[in-house]
Amino acid sequence: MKEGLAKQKLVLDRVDSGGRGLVATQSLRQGERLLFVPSGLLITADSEWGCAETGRIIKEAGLPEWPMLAIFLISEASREESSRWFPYFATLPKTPSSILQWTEEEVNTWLTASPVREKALECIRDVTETYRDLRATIFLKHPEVFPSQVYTLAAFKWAFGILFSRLVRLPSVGKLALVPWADMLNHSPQVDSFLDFDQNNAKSVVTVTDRAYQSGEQVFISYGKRSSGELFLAYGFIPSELNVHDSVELEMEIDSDDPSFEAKLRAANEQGLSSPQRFPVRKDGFPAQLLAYARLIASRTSDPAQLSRIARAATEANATEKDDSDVIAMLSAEEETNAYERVLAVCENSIAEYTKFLEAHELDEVMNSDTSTRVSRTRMLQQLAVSLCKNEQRMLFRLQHILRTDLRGLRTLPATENMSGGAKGKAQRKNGESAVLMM
Ligand SMILES: C[S@@+](CC[C@H](N)C(=O)[O-])C[C@H]1O[C@@H](n2cnc3c(N)ncnc32)[C@H](O)[C@@H]1O
Repeated sequence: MKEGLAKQKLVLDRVDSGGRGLVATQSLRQGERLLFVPSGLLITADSEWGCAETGRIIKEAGLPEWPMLAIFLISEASREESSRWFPYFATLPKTPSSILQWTEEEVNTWLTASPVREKALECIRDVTETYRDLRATIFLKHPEVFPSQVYTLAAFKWAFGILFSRLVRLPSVGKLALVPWADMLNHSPQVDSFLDFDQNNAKSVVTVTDRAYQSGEQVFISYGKRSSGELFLAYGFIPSELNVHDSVELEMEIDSDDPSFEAKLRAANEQGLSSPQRFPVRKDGFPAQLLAYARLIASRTSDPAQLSRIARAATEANATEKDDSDVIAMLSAEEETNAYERVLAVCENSIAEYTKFLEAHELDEVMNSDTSTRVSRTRMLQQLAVSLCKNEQRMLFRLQHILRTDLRGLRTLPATENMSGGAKGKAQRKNGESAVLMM
C-alpha cells in the first residue's frame, strides 16, 4: 500500500504512548501539509468489493454505513492476498483495543464505579445484536457467499473494533473513510490537526500540522474533542496528558414519592429530558444544566408553567441566560440550598464508589494462577480501569469543592428569602464559567 504514497516526512515507529505511531524524519513547521494519501487507497462505502456478489447483496440490503463497512472488512480480509487491501490488512491489529474486545463480565468487574460501564455494555450489546440481525436476515440466507466460519461474531467485533478505532469522517466531504497510513497517527488532546482532503488538490488526504515538530518527534492528530471515557470506549486508551475535553457523567432522578412527580416528569419530558437523567461534569466548567435539573427536583411548586421553565433551564439547547436567572428568582433560598445539596449528595456518592473501587484495585497485586497471558490481560484491564476511575474521581473532587463552597454561602441566607435578592451569588454561575481550583 505504501507504494501508492508520495515520499513521506514521517516514518512508522514504536512510540511511548500508542504502540506504533508516525514520527517526523525531519523538522516540520507549523502549517505543513503531510501524508498525501491518494483517494484511491481509501476504504469508504463506495469502495469496490473484491467479491462482486457479496457487494451486490449488501448494497441491495441497503445497510447503514457502519455495518456495511464492517462486512466489507471481513469480506476483503478473508480474500487474503487476492484482496487489493491485503497490504493494509497486514498492518491492522488482530485485536483492536476498543471496548468490543472486553467481555460483559470484564466490564462488570472493572468498570463498576464508572458511568462508562453502562455505555460499554450498551455498545457491546448493540454490536452483538446487529450481528445477530445480519446473520438472520443476510448471512444464513446466502451461506455460499457468507460462510459461517468467516462471518462469525468474533470477526464482526474485530471489524467494528477497527472502525471504532480507525474510521474518520473527512469534514470537507462529510464522508466516513479508513485512510491507510494516516490511521497510524495517534491522538493528542492538545492538538487540533485532523485528517481531510487537501484543500489545494482534493484527490488526497492530508493533515496540516498545528505546531512545529522536531525530527524524531511523534506527530499527533486529534480524534475529536472527546472525554477520556469516550476515548476509552472507542479507542481503548486513556490519554496520559491533560485532556481539556474531559468530562464525567452524574445521574439525577426526580423523587418518585414527590407529590408533583408526574408534573415534573412531564415538564422534563417536554424538554427532551428523562428521569433518571445524566449530565456531564466538565473538567473546567460548572454544570449549569445539572444544577437546573436539581432545581426541578427540589422545587416545591406544582405549577406546570413554572416547572416547564425550570426544566427548560436544564437543557443546553433550549435554555437562555434569562431562564437561568428567572428560575433562580422563582426559588426560595431553602429550595436553592436543597438543589445544591442534592447535587453534592450524588457527587459524593459517586466519589465514594470510586474510592471503594480504587482501594480494592489500585495497589493490589493481580493474584492469578492462570497463564501469564491471562495475567497480563487482567493487568492491562486493571490499569485502564484504575486510570479511568482516578481521572473521573478527580473531576468529581473539583465539583465537590465548588459545591461545598457555594453551599456555605447559601446556608448563610435566611431560609425564607427569595433568591431574586442580591445574595444569590454563586447560584448564578453560568455554564462554562471556569472555577480555578488547586487540587
Ligand atoms: C488510529 S490507531 C493509531 C495507530 C495505532 N497506534 C497502531 O499501532 O495501529 C488508534 C489506536 O492507537 C492507540 N492510540 C492512539 N492515540 C493514543 C494515545 N495518545 N495513547 C495511547 N494509545 C493511543 C489506541 O490503541 C487506538 O485504538
